[in-house]
Amino acid sequence: MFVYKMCSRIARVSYIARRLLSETKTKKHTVAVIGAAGGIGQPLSLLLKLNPGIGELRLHDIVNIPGVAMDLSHIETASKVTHFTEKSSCAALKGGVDIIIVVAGLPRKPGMQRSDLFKANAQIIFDIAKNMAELSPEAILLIVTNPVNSVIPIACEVLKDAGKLCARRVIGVSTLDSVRAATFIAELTCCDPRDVTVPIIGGHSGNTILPLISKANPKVSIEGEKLMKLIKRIQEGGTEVVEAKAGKGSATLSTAYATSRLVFAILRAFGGESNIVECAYVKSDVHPELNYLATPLILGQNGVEKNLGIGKMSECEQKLFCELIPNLKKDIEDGEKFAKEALCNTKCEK
Ligand SMILES: NC(=O)c1ccc[n+]([C@@H]2O[C@H](COP(=O)([O-])OP(=O)(O)OC[C@H]3O[C@@H](n4cnc5c(N)ncnc54)[C@H](O)[C@@H]3O)[C@@H](O)[C@H]2O)c1
Ligand SMILES: O=C(O)C[C@H](O)C(=O)O
Repeated sequence: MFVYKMCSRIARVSYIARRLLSETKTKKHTVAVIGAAGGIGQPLSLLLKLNPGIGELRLHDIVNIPGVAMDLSHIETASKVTHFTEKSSCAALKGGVDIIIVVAGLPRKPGMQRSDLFKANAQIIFDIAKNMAELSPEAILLIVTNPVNSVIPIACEVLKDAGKLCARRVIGVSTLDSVRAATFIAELTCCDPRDVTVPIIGGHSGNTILPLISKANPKVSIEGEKLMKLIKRIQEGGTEVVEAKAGKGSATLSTAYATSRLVFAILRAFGGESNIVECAYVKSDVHPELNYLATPLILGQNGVEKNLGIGKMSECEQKLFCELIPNLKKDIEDGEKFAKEALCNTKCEK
């Protein structure tokens, strides 16, 4: 009788555990895309609509969003598509969302640097971060909008001011650099790009993008001028696309793919999968001079679970890293300065 009771208890506990586990695994998440009608926003929303881990897809833009949402809503996947047309992102963030993806803002034209977008895009990020602090402070914030190097510090300053900063949940999307690095290396080594991983550190602009080819997996033996050309091509991949599009915007399709790769990695981490590594640009204490830095990160249920840091670099990479520090520092300072002034102005207006 005792053995029978024990067995039935164990069976019941294991049934509950399995149910809980399967509920966590299949939990549906709410994802908001801000700037969803744009060049990146539309293909990104399409990719998100196909992910069964998303229960509600909230689409916000200041133009053209009802049509985009209607179009997507006809796809026979379970996620619900809702849309928000107001100028502010408030309604889209109300009630708490799990992941906010920001693709709102101007893209580059030929001849521009990403930092030239600062003036147009800084205020957009400032406003969204304010709304997030008030309405969805627990969300993971992914910012794609450029200049990533400066707008992540803006978002962090705004959230900090509101007492809502959880730095492991604020992520600058630099996944496209990893995607490009794998593609360009595979072109040179004639392998499948999906088998290639390369840590990308620094930031997401010009020489601040530093691919650590010495740590590529599988190992590659590219040296000398060929190596420098490869690094330059990864750093200037965005410009390659801007020039090819000749004034009609920057990378949209590859960015949508790269962003969805990061979002899906986070959803897998939400589901309990461990050891998911992606490189991204985050608030960081890895280097004494740079309080924001892209490095490989382990993703977990709360965003960044562990920062894997830089590790050992080759001599050439160390030199390139030293060269990027002043540029990245300046980008970070621009963002912090803007946020502090804008916060001060908002308080004075009240
Ligand atoms: N991090 C990366 O890897 C990466 C890659 C490519 C592009 N980008 C950046 O992403 C941003 C978007 O690029 P895109 O090609 O999609 O541009 P886009 O002009 O095609 O789309 C931007 C969208 O944002 C909307 N928008 C503008 N202000 C808004 C606001 N306040 N609230 C909501 N929506 C707003 C616009 O109406 C537009 O639909 C640019 O800043 C670009 O530089 C980043
Ligand atoms: O280059 C740009 O302006 C867009 C983006 O940052 C990219 O890397 O393609």
